[in-house]
Amino acid sequence: MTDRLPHEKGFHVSWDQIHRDSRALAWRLDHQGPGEGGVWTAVVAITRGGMAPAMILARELDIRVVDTISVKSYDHQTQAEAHVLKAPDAAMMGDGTGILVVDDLVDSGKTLELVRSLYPKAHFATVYAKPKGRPMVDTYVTEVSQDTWIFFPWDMALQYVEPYRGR
Ligand SMILES: O=P(O)(O)OC[C@H]1O[C@H](OP(=O)(O)OP(=O)(O)O)[C@H](O)[C@@H]1O
Ligand code: HPA
Ligand SMILES: [Mg+2]
Repeated sequence: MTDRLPHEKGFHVSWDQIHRDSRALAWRLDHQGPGEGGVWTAVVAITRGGMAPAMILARELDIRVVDTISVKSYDHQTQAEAHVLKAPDAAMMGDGTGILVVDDLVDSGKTLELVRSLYPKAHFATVYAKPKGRPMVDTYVTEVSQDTWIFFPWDMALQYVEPYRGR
């Protein structure tokens, strides 16, 4: 269909769902780090969408060192050039070895491409992935089609809808 807005093919994710999926992501990453016993040094959330998954992941994997990188690539649903607004601690990051970089999703892959270029040895994890961006992510949980818009619970609210026969 060509007369459909991007958000009309929607994948609506509840708080419960993102919690479960973020936990599943954490379990996949357990003991996979380069440190002794497969530990990870730190979690770095790509703000803002990566912060909720990163918190859940850090809790599951018992990682207390959490930092952020702020990358902005979209105005609403329109993509612009990705740029870094705030970098994580440089001494902690190094080349990224042992660092888990977490985001809610990878779409075109532009955001992760930028972060990867800065920290090539980091491990990149997202909860959801679209096919175009998949080569940029090392570990993810669920794939959705490229023409699906993922709606996260922090962008939604419960609201009244007309009954089907009332329209
Ligand atoms: O793979 P890409 O095409 O780069 O898109 C994915 C990125 O876009 C969204 O963030 P956004 O820049 O909208 O900022 P936000 O997390 O603050 O909402 C999303 O949270 C990812 O970080
Ligand atoms: O499908 C999406 N949903 C929410 N934010 C996004 N940023 C890029 N793609 C998406
Ligand atoms: Mg984001």
